[in-house]
Amino acid sequence: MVMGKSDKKRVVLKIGSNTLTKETDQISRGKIEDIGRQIVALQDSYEFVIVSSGAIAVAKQFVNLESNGKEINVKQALASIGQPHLMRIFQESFRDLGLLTSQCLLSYSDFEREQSKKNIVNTVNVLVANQYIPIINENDTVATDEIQFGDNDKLAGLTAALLEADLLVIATNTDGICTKESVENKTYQTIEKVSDIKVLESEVVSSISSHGTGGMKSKIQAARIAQNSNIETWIVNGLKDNFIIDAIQNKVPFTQINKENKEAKIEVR
Ligand SMILES: Nc1ncnc2c1ncn2[C@@H]1O[C@H](COP(=O)(O)OP(=O)(O)O)[C@@H](O)[C@H]1O
Ligand SMILES: N[C@@H](CCC(=O)OP(=O)(O)O)C(=O)O
Repeated sequence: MVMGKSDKKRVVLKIGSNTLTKETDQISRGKIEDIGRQIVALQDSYEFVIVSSGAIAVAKQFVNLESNGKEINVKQALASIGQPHLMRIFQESFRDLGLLTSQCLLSYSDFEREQSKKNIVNTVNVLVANQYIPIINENDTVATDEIQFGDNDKLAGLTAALLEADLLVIATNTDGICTKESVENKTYQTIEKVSDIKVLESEVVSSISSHGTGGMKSKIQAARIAQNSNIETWIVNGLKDNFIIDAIQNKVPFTQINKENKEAKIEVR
């Protein structure tokens, strides 16, 4: 096993259940392959750490639920059932593209203890140095913060900060954060560049999508955590094919939250 950090740009990519299911009731292998193909195309200059939700969504494909599955302990059990399936799908799809995968299950409290933080950094650095893509999810058996309150957005923000990422990319089901007015009248105008996160908070609409839990609010929280560690955040539309590369090449609308909070200015497209 090789050790040490490379000079590639480190990207923490957060993929929500909505992106992974393409807003259906099934995990989309096509979407996982789309992500894998982009990682392959970018791997000379970028290294990826993935924060992936989807364990609960996958489990629902295998389990007959008597209730609506909204109780916390049922969600925890579903996450436990779904997680190995989720990893299997990632492993199979990525292996076909020549990519290696590994699993890390973390919880918020791990980010509060110095020793656990060191252990996370050391593990991930060895994995990445050896071309393994760490796939992180919350350890839903021991902690319920994410499935109860937010989604994996905050976990992704904390991960990006801890791993000293160069960029946090949050994939969701809209073209980034849109102006409140445009969401309400369904014309969807993306707020393209922001430095002052407070400006974004007033644009959030209370709705969330079918599988989602945190809505835009938790993505803004994640961006704040990243900005406090001098990391840029992009909120992109993961439902579209090639969404990472298209964002890098500025071919699609997305929201870029600058690493420095210099001015209270927004740009809209
Ligand atoms: N200003 C906004 N711009 C875009 N989407 C918004 C905005 N405010 C709230 N939303 C909602 O946030 C949703 C995305 O969050 P969420 O449902 O948690 O998805 P994910 O599974 O990707 O985390 C959008 O589908 C939309 O309904
Ligand atoms: N850990 C859970 C996260 C649940 C969740 O709702 O997350 P998200 O899809 O990011 O809104 C899972 O894998 O299902």
